[in-house]
Amino acid sequence: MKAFMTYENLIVTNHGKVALITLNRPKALNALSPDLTRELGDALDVLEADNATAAVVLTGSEKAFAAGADIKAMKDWSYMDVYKSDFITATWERITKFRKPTIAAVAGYALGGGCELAMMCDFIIAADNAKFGQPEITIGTIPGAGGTQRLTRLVGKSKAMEMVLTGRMMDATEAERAGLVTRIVPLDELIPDALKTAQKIASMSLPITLMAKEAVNSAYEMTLNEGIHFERRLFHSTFATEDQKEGMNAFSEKRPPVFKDQ
Ligand SMILES: CC(C)(O)CC(=O)SCCNC(=O)CCNC(=O)[C@H](O)C(C)(C)COP(=O)(O)OP(=O)(O)OC[C@H]1O[C@@H](n2cnc3c(N)ncnc32)[C@H](O)[C@@H]1OP(=O)(O)O
Repeated sequence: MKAFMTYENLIVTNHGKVALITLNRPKALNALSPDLTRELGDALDVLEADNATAAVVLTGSEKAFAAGADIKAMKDWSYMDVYKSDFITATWERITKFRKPTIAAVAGYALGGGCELAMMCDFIIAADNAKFGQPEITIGTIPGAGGTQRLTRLVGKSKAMEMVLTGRMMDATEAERAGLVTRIVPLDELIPDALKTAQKIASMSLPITLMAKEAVNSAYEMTLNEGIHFERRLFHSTFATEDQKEGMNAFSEKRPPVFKDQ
C-alpha cells in the first residue's frame, strides 16, 4: 500500500504499457518527504523490472507538482543527518538512473526539489498554471538535487543564476520560451496529452527507445566528438536488432511495423 502516491499502468498499447505515477500528498502540496521519495524510487524499480512497461508519466495535483523537499521534516537536521542520509543521493536520483522514458506532467508549483524532480525526467509538459522555481535561497539553503546544474543547462546561466539567487518563479510561458518545458497545454488537457505522448513512445521498439534516450543524455556527459562517436556506435548496433529490420521492411511494404523489442 502506497501512502503518498499512486501508480498504475493506465494504457496498454498494442505493444507496450504506459504507467502513470501520481504524487498524492495534497495537504502539503506534495512536499517531498523521505518516505515519499522512497516510495517513488520503489515504484520505479517495479516499473523498470516490468518488461511490458515502456514509458512513465510522473505528475502531481492541479495545485502542485511538488513544492519541494519537506521543509518541516528536514528543518532540524544536523550537518551529519543530511550528509549521512540517502534522502537525495540514493532515492531521488533513482529517477535519473531509470532507463525507460519519463515525462513530467507539471501543473501548479514545481519548486525546489519539485523543479529538480521534474528536470530529472526526460522532458516536461506544463499546464498553463505551472510555476517553476528554485526558492531554496529564501529559506537559507541552496538547491541540493541538481537544480543549479540542470536548470543552468536547460535555461542558460543568466536566467538560472537569477532564479537561484532571488528565488523568483517562472510561469509556464517563460519556462517554455526558456527551453525548460517542451510545451504548454490547458490544465484539463495535461494528463491526456502526457499520456498520449507516452503512448506514442510506447508504440516504438523499447530497446531502440532506450538507445535513443542514452544517446541524447550522453550530450550532457561527453564532448561533442565523444558524443557523436557514441551515437554512431549505437546507430550501428540498431542494425543488430530485429526491430530495425521490421521497421524498415514495414516502411518499404507500406504497413505499420510490429516491433517485438528484439
Ligand atoms: C531538494 C532541495 C535540496 O533542493 C531543497 C528543497 O526543495 S527546499 C524546499 C523548497 N521549496 C520551497 O521553499 C517552497 C515552500 N512552499 C511555499 O513557498 C508555499 O507553500 C507555496 C508558494 C508553494 C504555496 O503557498 P500557499 O498557496 O500559500 O500554500 P501554503 O499554505 O504555504 O502551503 C500549504 C501547505 O503545504 C505545506 N508546504 C508547502 N510547501 C512545503 C514544503 N516544501 N515542505 C513542507 N510543507 C510544505 C505548507 O506548510 C502548508 O501546510 P500547513 O502549514 O497548512 O499544514
